[in-house]
Amino acid sequence: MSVSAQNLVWGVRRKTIVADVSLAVAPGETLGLIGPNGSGKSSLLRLLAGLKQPQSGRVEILGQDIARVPRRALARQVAFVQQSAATDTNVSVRDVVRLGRTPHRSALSGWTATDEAAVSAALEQVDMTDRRTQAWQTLSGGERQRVHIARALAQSPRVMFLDEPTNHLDIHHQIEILRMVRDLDLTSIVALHDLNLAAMFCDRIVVLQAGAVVACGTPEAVLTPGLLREVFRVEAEVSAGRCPGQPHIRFKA
Ligand SMILES: Nc1ncnc2c1ncn2[C@@H]1O[C@H](COP(=O)(O)OP(=O)(O)OP(=O)(O)O)[C@@H](O)[C@H]1O
Repeated sequence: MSVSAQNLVWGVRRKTIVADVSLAVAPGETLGLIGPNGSGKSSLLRLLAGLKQPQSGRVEILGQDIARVPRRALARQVAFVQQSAATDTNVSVRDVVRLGRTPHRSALSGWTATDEAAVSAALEQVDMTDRRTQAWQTLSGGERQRVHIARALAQSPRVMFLDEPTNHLDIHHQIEILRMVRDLDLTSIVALHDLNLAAMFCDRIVVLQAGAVVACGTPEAVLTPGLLREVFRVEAEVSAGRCPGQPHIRFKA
C-alpha cells in the first residue's frame, strides 16, 4: 500500500475529532475524502501526511511508519496542498513554485537542471507558465490555488494530499486540476466538497461523519440516495453518469 492508517484517533480536550480511522490507499490510486463541514477531513489529511501526531494509531507511507521518518525525507515523498495556504507576499509565481524543490536540495548543491525542469513542468501542468514572473500578491484566488498546486508538483512527490484543491477555481480549472491529479503517476488523497467531482475523478471515496468512516468504496457503491440523506442531509437522485462507474447526483430543491 502507498498509504495506510490504522486506528487513528485525534482530538482536542474532551472532543474526539478523528475517531478510530483505518484506511488503505493503493499505489496510483486517487482517494476522495468527503463529509459535511466539520466532519474531520482536514484533520485526517493532516494526520495522514504527518503534519499532526495522532493520540493513538499509526500511519505508514510507502511501507514506513511516518512517526519514524525524518521530516526532510518525508517531504521528498509527500506533498500537501492546504486550503488557502498563505505565502510571503513579496515573491514571484516562479519563486513560490521553486520552494517545492527545497526538500531535494542540499546546502552544497546549487540549483540544478532537474530542479528547473520540475518547476517548468509544474507551472505548465497548472497552466501558469505565462504568469511565472508575476508577483504572487497580484494573483486572483484561483491563480494562487493553482500556484500552490504547482509548488506541490515541483516537489516530485510520490504521495499527494490535497485539502479542497478546487476552492476558488472556476469550473474549467476544477476539472483540469482534478483530471491532472487523477492522471498523475502518484497516489493522491483529496478532500472534496463537490460530490459530482468526487464521483468523476476518484477511484474510491471515503465518507467521514463526526470523525468516523461511515462508508468506503467506489463512487457507485458509496454515493447512494440513502447515504446522501443520512450523512449530508440532502434529498437527491443518483443516476448512471456518462462514464461507467461515475454516478451523477441531482440534488432536489
Ligand atoms: N485545533 C483544534 N482545536 C479545536 N477544534 C478543532 C481543531 N482542529 C479542528 N477542530 C474542530 O474539529 C472539527 C473538524 O474540523 P476539520 O477542519 O477537520 O473538518 P473538515 O471536515 O475539514 O471541515 P470543512 O468541510 O468545514 O473544511 C471541527 O469542528 C473543528 O472546529
